[in-house]
Amino acid sequence: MEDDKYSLELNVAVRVVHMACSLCQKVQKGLLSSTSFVQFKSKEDNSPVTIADWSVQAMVSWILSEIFGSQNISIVAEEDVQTLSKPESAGLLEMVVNTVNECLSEAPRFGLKSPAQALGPSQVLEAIGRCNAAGGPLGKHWVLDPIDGTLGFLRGSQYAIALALIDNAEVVIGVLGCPNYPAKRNWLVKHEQQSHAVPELSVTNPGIWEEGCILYTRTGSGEAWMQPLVQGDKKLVWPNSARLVRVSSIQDPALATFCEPVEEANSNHSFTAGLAQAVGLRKKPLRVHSMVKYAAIARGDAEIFMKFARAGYKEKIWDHAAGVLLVQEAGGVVTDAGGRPLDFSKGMYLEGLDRGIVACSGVKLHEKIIGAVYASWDSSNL
Ligand SMILES: Nc1ncnc2c1ncn2[C@@H]1O[C@H](COP(=O)(O)OS(=O)(=O)O)[C@@H](OP(=O)(O)O)[C@H]1O
Ligand SMILES: [Mg+2]
Repeated sequence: MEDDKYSLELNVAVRVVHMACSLCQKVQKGLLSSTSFVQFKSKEDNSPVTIADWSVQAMVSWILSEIFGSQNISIVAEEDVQTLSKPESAGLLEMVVNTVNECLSEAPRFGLKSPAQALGPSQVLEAIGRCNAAGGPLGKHWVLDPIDGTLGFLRGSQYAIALALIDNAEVVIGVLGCPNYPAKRNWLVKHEQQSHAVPELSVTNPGIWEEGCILYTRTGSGEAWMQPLVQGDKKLVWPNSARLVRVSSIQDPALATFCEPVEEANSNHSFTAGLAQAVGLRKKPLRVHSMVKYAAIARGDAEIFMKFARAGYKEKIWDHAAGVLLVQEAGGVVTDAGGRPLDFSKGMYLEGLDRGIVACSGVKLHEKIIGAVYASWDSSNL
């Protein structure tokens, strides 16, 4: 691949994810210091959505459209515009518009351009609504999860901003913003081990997770990079102390750490406990919200990520695209539970996914897990 292929896209994607992280940190501080619940609603599937989800989607959509042209661009993203367009949501919409404008006014700090005038409500709704592309096998599609792990975001815990570019069904760029995941080596594992002693992010202890990180990669590069977030009013000066990250070299299951979703509703914890026992994993699972689990594998903080959703649940491409490429380019392996690559060619869902998702730091661990799935599936109730 030519060295500069997708380099403009990657550069813009990293900058806009930095902006999104800054936006989310501000909203999260507001959420945590307020008893008001007006800032979030429940979606039809009962999952939460906050003003930060809509604001990030509007802001990223506006920036990408300005740079690549709103006519040429296809964006597949999680949030729709229905709830926010209703007359009874006028208050929410106003908060979103203010949040978007506040964030866009800071674009120059991140090397991007602000709008000449503040955006109005209709422009913000249009920017959110423009992200309703269907994806598919042909052409370029941006894939955005404005806040992955919204539950983690509301709990003051881990969440991620995920932006990927798919070109002819191949994920070619992956960027993950992890505002509560410090760049320090092994932070997540240490933190979880001491979690009974370390309070969660709270009004009384707002600084505990202040320094997050951004991970990014390009297909075929064999490299994944990490930058710290830009603190306070500082400017993003490229490459912003970027350093290479790499998957862990641990191959012995007894020493390996495995991650999985926090919520039992999102992944079957007893099935993964059975797999863990079958392959000889000894450590307790590291339960973490959001695609930060993929970041943990790519950074070498953990060796295995497994997710087995209930039968009938269809995984969405925005929950995986950026994380999958990061793990692969950092040296790891990601497949479905049948050992096949994930298929990003079928629109917004990972159609045809076999049972679950298994991401590992290396092929040996991966083979063991897939083998254990085959050995134990028929006796499971899944
Ligand atoms: N029922 C069910 N089964 C499986 N997966 C589901 C389900 N419902 C939701 N989701 C998707 O899971 C995303 C959150 O995944 P996490 O790994 O963060 O889960 S957890 O919060 O740690 O339990 C979450 O992403 P966000 O909505 O962006 O937070 C969902 O897309
Ligand atoms: Mg998500």
